[in-house]
Amino acid sequence: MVTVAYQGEPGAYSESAALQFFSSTGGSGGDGRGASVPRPSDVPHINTMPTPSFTAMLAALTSSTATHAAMPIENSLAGTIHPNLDLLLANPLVSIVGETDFRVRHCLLGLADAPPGVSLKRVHSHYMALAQCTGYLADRGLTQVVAADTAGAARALSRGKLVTAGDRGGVHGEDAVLASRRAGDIYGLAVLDEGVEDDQGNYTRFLILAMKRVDSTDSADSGGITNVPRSVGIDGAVKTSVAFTLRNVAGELFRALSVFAVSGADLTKVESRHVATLRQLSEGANGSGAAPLQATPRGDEDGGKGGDKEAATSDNSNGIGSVDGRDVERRWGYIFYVDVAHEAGDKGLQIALRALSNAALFFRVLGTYPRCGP
Ligand SMILES: O=C(O)C(=O)Cc1ccccc1
Repeated sequence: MVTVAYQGEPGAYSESAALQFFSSTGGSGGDGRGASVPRPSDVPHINTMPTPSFTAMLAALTSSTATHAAMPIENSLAGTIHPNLDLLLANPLVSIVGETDFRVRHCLLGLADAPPGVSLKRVHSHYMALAQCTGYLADRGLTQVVAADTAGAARALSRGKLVTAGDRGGVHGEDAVLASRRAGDIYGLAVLDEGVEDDQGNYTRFLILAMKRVDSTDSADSGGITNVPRSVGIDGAVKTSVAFTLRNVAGELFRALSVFAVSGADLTKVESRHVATLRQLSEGANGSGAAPLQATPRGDEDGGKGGDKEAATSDNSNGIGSVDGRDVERRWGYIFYVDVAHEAGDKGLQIALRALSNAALFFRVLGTYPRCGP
């Protein structure tokens, strides 16, 4: 039995994405394009577990309360969700085991018993949903109100618990939410409009996460560099995600990326991320309780050939935890995230990753997993 934790309430897009991934259409890495959104009853072997935050979601995973987690990582309109990249890095025992592209189709949901004559004033939702419908809302003069998640906003509206609604001082019927049709069904709301996103190619890419297996011995797709989970049964089209930091010397990024060019790898995503944020995470400064930024323990799983590589602490110019007097460099240090599409077992890529891990100050394979789409 699989238990998938997600951020939000029942009916959230993250829950739908988890169901899509583990249903027969999406679980094998299909992109779910055009497929109808499965309901929990369509996927009886899956338990979905709502959690109030991404930190709580990862805690469910690391405490083994959940076997998997579904985490949005980027949206075709709004771009990368950087804090979720940070969380991934701050949890070194968590690995990416899958991905799914989820077509996000927003409904404008309102109270079924809204009195006639009361016109809509405010629309509540997750900030990403609001961002994806900005034009629609602006055209109608509707005020945006940010909520923790789409389904939570739908539930709150249905119970008269929205901050500006019902018994909280607003006029009954002035508030609506952006959420899925499924959330509308669950919370008994009326679908006032459907497909209200500004771009009809609105996809969110979700990562499916699991704990690394302690007995991992086979890092075939990453060249034995780190203890990525044994890629049981994965073959064909896969993706490998890595994170690394480099010395701050001329040409270093060019040289780092050139290993992929030489191996003919197809980079599907390259992100740089400010390191200070990671340092905050590593120090627990955000109160998230996230683990410090550290390498996965180097076991014998890779035969002593590599392992995650911790950033140096006192003599590097990159920045994670560097010494006093190097503050400027430290402030502007960056971590790079790269996704590579390749065939499972690609020897050229293994060589490339090994070269990169040797050059990098910090290097971690975040996972090798069946790829969604071409
Ligand atoms: O709030 C939700 O339902 C989520 O799962 C987050 C989200 C919001 C908008 C688009 C994709 C994911």
